[in-house]
Parts: sequence; structure tokens; C-alpha cells
Amino acid sequence: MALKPWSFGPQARRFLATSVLDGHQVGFDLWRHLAKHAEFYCRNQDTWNLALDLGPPCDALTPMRERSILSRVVRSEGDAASGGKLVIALPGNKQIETAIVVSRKRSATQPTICVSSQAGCAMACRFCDTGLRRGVDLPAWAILEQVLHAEAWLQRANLTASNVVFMGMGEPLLNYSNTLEALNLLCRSHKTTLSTVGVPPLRRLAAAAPRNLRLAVSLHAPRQELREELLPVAGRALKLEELLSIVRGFEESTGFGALIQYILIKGVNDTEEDANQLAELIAAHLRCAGINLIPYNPTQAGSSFGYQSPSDAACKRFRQVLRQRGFNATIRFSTKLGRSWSAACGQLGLEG
Ligand SMILES: C[S@@+](CC[C@H](N)C(=O)[O-])C[C@H]1O[C@@H](n2cnc3c(N)ncnc32)[C@H](O)[C@@H]1O
Ligand code: SF4
Repeated sequence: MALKPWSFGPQARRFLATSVLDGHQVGFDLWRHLAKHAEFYCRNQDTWNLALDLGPPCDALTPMRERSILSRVVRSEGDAASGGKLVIALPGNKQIETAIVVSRKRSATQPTICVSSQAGCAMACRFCDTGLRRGVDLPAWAILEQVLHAEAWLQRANLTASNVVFMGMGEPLLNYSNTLEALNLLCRSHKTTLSTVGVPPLRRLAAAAPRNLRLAVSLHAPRQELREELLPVAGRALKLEELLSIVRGFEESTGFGALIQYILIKGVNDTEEDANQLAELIAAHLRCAGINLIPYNPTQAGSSFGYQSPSDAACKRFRQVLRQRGFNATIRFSTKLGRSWSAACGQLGLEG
């Protein structure tokens, strides 16, 4: 495949030359990513050295030959046309997971790449299997390479992703500087959404994030005490009102309403009264672009608390209350297939 004359320096071009030795048939979007990566790697010698444990200075990238992309896909589940999961090995054999959701709205196919920011997560939310493992921060390149691998995978079905969401393994704001580094590149080419449980670095992000970043907040409860029950961090870090006021500031500085995420757990937070309280809370504090209701996906973590998925009817009732109060509320039903690959929300991270 012929190289395009990229306007980066010679080191970056050499990086590109080596990155195609394995003969990937990559499309234009992926090339653009590679080019950005090249720029990124050449700027970040420290990250590069650390990752490879070899210590080549930037000038010595050429001998790297076919291992220019540091991570590799060790397994994929599902298929490119309908979505799936990639298990990706990093140098040193740590494994991370990237989910790819392919949704169809009318005739348009919209793939979304769901990246991990950490392997494991220290937040230990009661319903999430990622939280069963302590969080290890991923370097920025490992976040970016998930997009590369996912793009290459999607190309089997002639698809490209325009959306990237930080909704895979980990709490992105606890890996603040690497996440910001990755966001600065990704927001140039993809509609990018960062999902957070709401931790203090959110204040810094509001000032530093690219202006077109979208924010999703995992709220899950309309009351502080219920939130603390579900998310242990809610009792230690930002209280509900404080969190909402930071999110409001974020909405003002970016001009985009935040997306509210709300897991629905049978008999825990799924009553009509909960829905009404949620509507009041959000209306009082936020502009809010929409409310994403996520029926609880069965997990090992959640089963130890007896959590169960709500019925479809209960989810729809909850949604109806929110809609009647004027909110754009949607239910994110995970496909049976997605659950069987353990690629659904909260199910990533028990392997590897
Ligand atoms: C895995 S988290 C990653 C991003 C970030 N740590 C957060 O909590 O927003 C992405 C979303 O998955 C949701 N989630 C986690 N476990 C879940 C489960 N068992 N069922 C449904 N959603 C779940 C989270 O609440 C969050 O909204
Ligand atoms: S829901 Fe998010 S913050 Fe909570 S344990 Fe899972 S990944 Fe971490």
C-alpha cells in the first residue's frame, strides 16, 4: 500500500512506514489515526519507552519494524456487521477489552467504539464486574490503539465508527492525564463521550477538555443515600448536589447538555417514585441532553447483593414517567448476544 505524503516529520513518516509491514488493508480514517498516533508517539518518548521496556529513543523507531503498534488483538467475539468485543493484549501480557456496538437507526448504521481507560477499577460499584479488580491506568497510546483495532475490525463490514465512548473498563477520570491526552486526539476525529461516576478530577476536566467533548454522568440514584448504597465512592467524594453543580458548569462551558446514565435494578431504584424524583433533580440542576436507562446486566458483583434485572415493562414505565416530564429518555437494552460475550455494560473485565 502506498504511503500518503503526511505533513509530519520524518520520524512520524518512518513510523507509518513500519506500521503497515504486516499488510493491513486500512482505510483512510485509520490512516488519519495512524498519522495522529505517529505524531503522538514521537512527542511522547517516555510513554513509548515505558511501554516497550526497550528504551528506543524516538530516532530509532525504524528498527521496530512490524511491532509498531504496541498492542494486539488476541481474540474477538461477535462480528463486525453487528458488533462484538475485542480482547487486546498489551506488552507484558495485560489484557483489556473493547466493545463495539453497531446500532441501526432507520437505514443508517452507526458503530460506536467503547474504550477502556483502565484495566479493572478501584470504584467497586456494587453492580459492576470491572470493579472486582483493582484499577491499573492505561497509557494514552493503549486507549488510542483500541480505536485503531476496532476501526480495522469494523472495516471487515465496510464500516467506520464516528462515535467513541469511554464506557468500557475503568473510571477515566482516575486516569486523568492519559485520558486527557487521548481525548485531545480523539475529539478531532470522532464524536467522543466520556462517562464518569463523578469524581473530583471532573472539575479540572471542565476547564481542560476539548470543547466538543460530550459528558455522560453515571447517576443511578435520585437520592444521596441510595447513591451511596450503589456506588461506595458517592459517600467519599462528590455529594450529589456538588456533582450536579460541576456538571452544570461543564454544560455551560461546552454548550452540550450532559447525558445522564441510570442503571435500573429490580426493586432497588426502579419505582415510579424514583423516576419522578430523578426528573425533579435533573430539572432543578441540569440542561441535560437525555437520560439513558440501562437495565442491570447480570454480573458476578451484582449477584452477591441479589441484584436482578427489571422486566421490560418496568423499564418502559420508568421511561414513560421521564418522558411525561419532558425528558428525552431511552432504554439501552443489551442484546442477548452481547451478554453472552460478556460485552455488555459492567460485564467487561473478568478475563485476562
Ligand atoms: C462500565 S462504566 C465505565 C465508565 C465509568 N466508570 C462510569 O461508571 O460511568 C460504563 C457504564 O456501565 C454501567 N454499568 C456498570 N455495570 C453495569 C451493569 N451490571 N449493568 C448495566 N450497566 C452497568 C455503569 O454504571 C456506567 O454507566
Ligand atoms: S461502573 Fe464505572 S466506576 Fe463503577 S466500578 Fe464499573 S467501571 Fe468503575
